[in-house]
Amino acid sequence: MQPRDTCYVATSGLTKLSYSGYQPHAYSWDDYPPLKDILDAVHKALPGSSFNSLLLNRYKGGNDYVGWHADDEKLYGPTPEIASLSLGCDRDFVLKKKPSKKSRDGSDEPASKRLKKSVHDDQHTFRLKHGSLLVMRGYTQRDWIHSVPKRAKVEATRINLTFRRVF
Ligand SMILES: O=C(O)CCC(=O)C(=O)O
Ligand SMILES: [Fe+2]
Repeated sequence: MQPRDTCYVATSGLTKLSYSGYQPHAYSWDDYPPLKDILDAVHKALPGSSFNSLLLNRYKGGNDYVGWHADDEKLYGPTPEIASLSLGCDRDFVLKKKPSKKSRDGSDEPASKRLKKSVHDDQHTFRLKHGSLLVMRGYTQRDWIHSVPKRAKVEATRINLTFRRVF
């Protein structure tokens, strides 16, 4: 069971998505005309982008969350572009830098300095508001992980639409 509700929509004939042990059923765009309209609006906002699939998330309250992960499945290519539209209640979205090879191997910096750095430079929290469009591209998935943590005080629902391109 995932700690939120999800739904996958994709153009027919694409490589099957599989992530964290799930292989979701792919619904068709034609089943959900309003989602096609939103896809058109996202393409207008991001000229040059071409998305062909959508992963929806519904967080029914502060107990629903997505844990730390990178959307780095092979079918998204080496530099995945993900456009993430938020609707409903605000939630925090946290980006955290993956430890670099150097710091994993033990760098020349003292541990105290490394710790300070990891807290101050390597983690960023964005409050995603209703109607906001967050775009991840380039090496974001290779170099960073992200999450939407639980929030005790949140009671309302948030719906998130992540548009992606499957190759
Ligand atoms: O809900 C969000 O803002 C993020 C969702 C997410 O990371 C995902 O679907 O991969
Ligand atoms: Fe993600």
